[in-house]
Amino acid sequence: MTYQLDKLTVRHHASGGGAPALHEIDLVVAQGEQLAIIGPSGAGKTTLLATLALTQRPSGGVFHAFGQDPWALPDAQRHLLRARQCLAPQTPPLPPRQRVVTAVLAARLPQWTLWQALVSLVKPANPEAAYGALLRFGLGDKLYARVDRLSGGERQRCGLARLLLSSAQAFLVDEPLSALDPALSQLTLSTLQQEAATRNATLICSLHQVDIARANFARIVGLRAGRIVFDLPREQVTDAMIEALYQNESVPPVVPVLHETPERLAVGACF
Ligand SMILES: Nc1ncnc2c1ncn2[C@@H]1O[C@H](COP(=O)(O)OP(=O)(O)OP(=O)(O)O)[C@@H](O)[C@H]1O
Repeated sequence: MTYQLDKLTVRHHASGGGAPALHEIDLVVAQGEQLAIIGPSGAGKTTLLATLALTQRPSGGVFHAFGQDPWALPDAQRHLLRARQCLAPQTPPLPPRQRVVTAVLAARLPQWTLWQALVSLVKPANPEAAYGALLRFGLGDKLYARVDRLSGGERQRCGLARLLLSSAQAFLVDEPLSALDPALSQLTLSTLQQEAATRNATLICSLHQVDIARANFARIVGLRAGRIVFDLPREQVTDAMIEALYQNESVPPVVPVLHETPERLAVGACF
């Protein structure tokens, strides 16, 4: 079992006495399982992934990761548990002036001594491994590019390439396709799913693209307002459920407010 959540509640400190970001969530995820989390903006997808990754402490309920209660462990042991999973945030925190090769190899930091880490900053320890990971995300030509010269989508895939170099047994991936075109989206998702299947890692992926989630994941979890609305095999997720999940989430049309008549605008534009 990778994760077991029983009535788990999570509250962000900054929210004060406001509603919890996650409210009494029940979730069981087996080792090697792959599932997509969908739901409207603010539903709690990122908070759930951060909680699973042990970067967000729950405020109530039961949480086990790899059979242990991480928040009952001493810091050092919790750190070891954290290293068994890899969280890929939507915007990867990559140092802007770093070379891509160094940024990707940083996934190996938990396995290195301090000395190995320092040496790798000057002379990358295993550029072939970084190249192999980048190639699988269509970024083979960016090995020695500077991170701040990558496009948003390239940076996102660079962050995902780190997952391949980690020794994680659980991949927690937050909106990996948000900056990618359809062809790259499919390549990216296939790479993640193949890698997870090959090493029997658990893959939990939050997605805004509902169709892609339904086409690629056997299990779909719908989150709304911090609660699990459904947790079902994809065949049982109906269009009506999806509609209800996103109800009232459409952006209202923008009605332009004209402060000037067209004639006055035209005159103003000439001066
Ligand atoms: N650091 C924070 N401090 C206070 N409240 C937060 C914080 N992060 C998130 N929240 C709140 O928690 C709730 C869940 O946010 P979360 O980012 O988990 O949603 P999400 O489903 O990932 O949204 P999106 O799809 O827009 O990324 C929201 O109401 C949000 O405003």
